[in-house]
Parts: sequence; C-alpha cells; structure tokens
Amino acid sequence: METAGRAVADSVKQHFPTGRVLLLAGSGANGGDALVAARHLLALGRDVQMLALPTKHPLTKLNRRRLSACGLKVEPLSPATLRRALNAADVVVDGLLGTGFTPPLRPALGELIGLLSASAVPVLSIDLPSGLVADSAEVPETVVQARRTVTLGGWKPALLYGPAAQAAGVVEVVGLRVPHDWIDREALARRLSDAEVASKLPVRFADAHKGTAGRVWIVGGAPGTLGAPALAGLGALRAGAGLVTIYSGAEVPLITPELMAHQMNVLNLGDKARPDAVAVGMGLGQQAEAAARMVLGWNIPAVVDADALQANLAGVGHAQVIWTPHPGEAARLLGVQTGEITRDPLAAARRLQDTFGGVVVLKGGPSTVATSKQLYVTRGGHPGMAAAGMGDTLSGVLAALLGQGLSAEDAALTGVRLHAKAGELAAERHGYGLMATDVSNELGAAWLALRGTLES
Ligand SMILES: NC(=O)C1=CN([C@@H]2O[C@H](COP(=O)(O)OP(=O)(O)OC[C@H]3O[C@@H](n4cnc5c(N)ncnc54)[C@H](O)[C@@H]3O)[C@@H](O)[C@H]2O)[C@@H](O)CC1
Repeated sequence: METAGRAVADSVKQHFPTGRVLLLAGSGANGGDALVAARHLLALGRDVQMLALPTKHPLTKLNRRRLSACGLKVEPLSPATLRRALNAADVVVDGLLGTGFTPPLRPALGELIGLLSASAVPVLSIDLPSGLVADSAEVPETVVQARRTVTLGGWKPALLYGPAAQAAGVVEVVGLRVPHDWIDREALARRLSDAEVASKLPVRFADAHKGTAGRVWIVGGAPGTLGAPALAGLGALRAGAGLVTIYSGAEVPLITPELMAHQMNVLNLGDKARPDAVAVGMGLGQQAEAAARMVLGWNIPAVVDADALQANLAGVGHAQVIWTPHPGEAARLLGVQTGEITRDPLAAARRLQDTFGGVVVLKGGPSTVATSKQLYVTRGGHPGMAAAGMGDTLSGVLAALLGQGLSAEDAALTGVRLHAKAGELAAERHGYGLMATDVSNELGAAWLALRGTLES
C-alpha cells in the first residue's frame, strides 16, 4: 500500500504538477492507497484535500490515522462534500473502488461516480477506474472516466480490452516489489516485451535459398472474395517466405508478380508434394471446411482462418495448427454470442484452445494468444487496422513464420507482434485509411524495428 500510494503521488507530481489535488478514498485498500498518496503529496508541499468514506480495513484505517497525524483533516465523503470540493480541485485522485469491486454498484457509490464523471476536473484513477470490474472488458453504465490510471502490480484485463480500456486513459504500471515467480504464478496472462518477441524471429543464413526459406501454400478465394488469398500471399512474402503459391477455385488477381497462383479444385491438392506450411480458409467459402479437414490431415504446420473456422473441426487439428478467429468467428466456433467473447477475451481464448487444440490467436485490439499452457496478451497495433484484409495478411504472415521453422507458439507470438508493428508503421506513413497492402509493405521495416530492440 505504501509503494502504491507513493507511486500515485509521483504520478500526480509528474503529470499534474500544479494546483489543488482532491483525493477520494473508498472503504477498501484502494482507498488506503489514496490516503498514502495524500501523505506523500503533502510532504511534496502540494495543496491537498482528502475526502474519505468510513472504513474497517485495518491498513486503510492505519493510513487514515497517519495522514491525520501529518496535520491533514480527513473529511467525510458525501455527494455534498464532493460537489463543493470538485469546484476547488485541479485534479482528482480516484481511490473509491479497485479490484475489490463486485457489481452491481450500490447507489450511494453510483452517485459519487456520477458527480465525478459530470465534472470537467481530470481524474487519475488508482489501480483501475472506479466502476470497472478488473477481469471484464465490459464497460458499465456508471464508471469513472480517467485521464490516467496508475495500476498496481500488473495489467488487469479491463485495462487492456475493448471499451473498458478506454475509461482508463493512459495507463502506468507500477511494480509492487513482489517476487517475479509469484507474479508468473498468479498472472492470468503474460505480455512479452518486444525484445522477447524479437529473440524468436527467424534469421536467414548466408547459404539460404528460396526452397529453404519456407514453401508456403495459401488455400483460399472464391468468386467475389479473391482478394483474400492474394493479400495472405503478399503477407507471406513480406514475412520472409521463400516461395508462396496460391491455390484457389477461381482466378486470383496477381497483386504482385512474385506470387504464383493456380486455379483448381482445391480439394484435389492432396495429390501434390506438401509445402512447409499452409494457410487455409481466406475467402474460400463453402469448400473451406472440407479443405481445412484435408489440410489438417496432412499433419504439417497450418493456419486455419476465416471460412475454415468451423465448429465441426474441433478435435481434428494437431499441435502445429494456429487458429485465427476474430470475435465473431470465435462466437461461431463456440456457439455463443459475440458479446460473450468480447466481454472476457482471455476466458474465450482459453476455451477455444481447450476445444480446438494447437495455438489460438483471438484477434482484436489487443489480440490474445492461447497455448495449452499459457495465455498471452499481445502488444501494439493501431485502430486503423480495423479494415478489410488485415486478417488475411496476418494469416499469410503466420504461415510464412511456420514455413521458416517456428513452432506454432513462436509463430503466433512473433507474427501477431510483427503484423501489429507493421500496422503502427503504416499508420505513421499513411495517417488514415490504412489498407492491408500498406501493412504488408511495412512488414520488413517492422522486422528491423523489432530486431533493433535486441541490440539496445
Ligand atoms: N492486493 C495487493 O497486493 C494490493 C492491493 N492494493 C489495492 O487494493 C485494492 C483492492 O482492495 P480491496 O480488496 O480492499 O477492494 P477495493 O478497495 O477495491 O474495494 C473494496 C470496497 O469496495 C466496496 N464495494 C465492493 N463492491 C461494491 C459495490 N458493488 N458497490 C459499492 N461498494 C462496493 C466494499 O464494500 C469495500 O469497502 C486494489 O485495487 C489496490 O488499489 C494496493 O494497496 C497494493 C497492494
């Protein structure tokens, strides 16, 4: 609590350096953090006002006494005192509710949060904006809209996913000086640093030739959706595949001459010599399930995407398969509503992996990766990537990495980050209206940028 409160005070000092600080303490340990922060802000010579709810929490009580001993009067928190205090405040520290909140919100607290939301004074929330449920991406009706959030010990799902994350503003993570192995044991998911991702990227040796750099097949496309396999093919080339061949039931547009494309009945592909990796499903339409079943039977590294993501394929895959649903496809696979997926993407990714095996990439901002042993929340990306063809590009990237010898887990972790980084770079270059081809064309620069983190 002392570390947490001091970190909150440091953040106020840095980001709200002048003016009166109004701190609000609820009755739990979140409130205790606010009381500690008030004491440190007082020591920094700041103008501080403290409003607090009654508490029975021993540490929170102790810190209330400590603050009083420093000469600051702790005033009762009520709608009337809050209204008055907001008029004189330059920043509010929200220590009303943290991870101990269980909905539904009691009306008395709802009224306080409502007043805070209606005020124009910027809010810094402790641990998570009051009203958010730590493990849920759902945004409740009554929630504090924070300018910044100082979160303690590590990211909470609510700060990462969907609309809930938008209530948190800029998030700062503060370590709590607890042993790393305890965090690893307790954490729901891991987030790899860019350097950790970069260390897994494939590297070509001087004697490489196109046959050793990964032969990748893209099985997709039907009349009306022929761009999908073309985009996947481009993504695969830009992610370093040596040879990329598209097999499609109709004529695929040649978006780059380095791609080879064949029109054929894709269900006859079993007669050909196998590639190093295959991506199946992008724009493939009705044949997708049968094609995926055939591909999974070859027992080679594979990406199953888009139309091939069918519930009937549960139990048909193997360890070297990456399944890449977006929330709508994930809902179809699990037979639930999309809201159930977006509310708790970590739980959804776990369920998908338990059902389909291999590695699951549940796409979104951020994407979640599930292996049999571990959940990962990935980093980066750009809202501009919410556009047609981005998923096709990712499938190509993943197939290319599988084709270069990465395990399904490493291909998923590196591929998703590479794709996200390329999206960030494309957004810097193009600003608005990002297209999947823009992202593909930044994959090389993204690779270099990620590798660069290893040298620094
Ligand atoms: N666990 C740890 O190791 C640490 C926790 N810390 C803080 O402790 C917080 C968690 O503390 P607590 O478990 O005491 O919980 P909180 O302080 O988040 O909330 C508990 C209080 O909220 C009230 N409450 C719960 N549900 C409510 C509802 N539906 N409507 C109205 N009121 C409701 C409860 O009556 C209780 O008084 C974290 O968010 C963080 O700020 C920090 O002090 C750092 C260390």
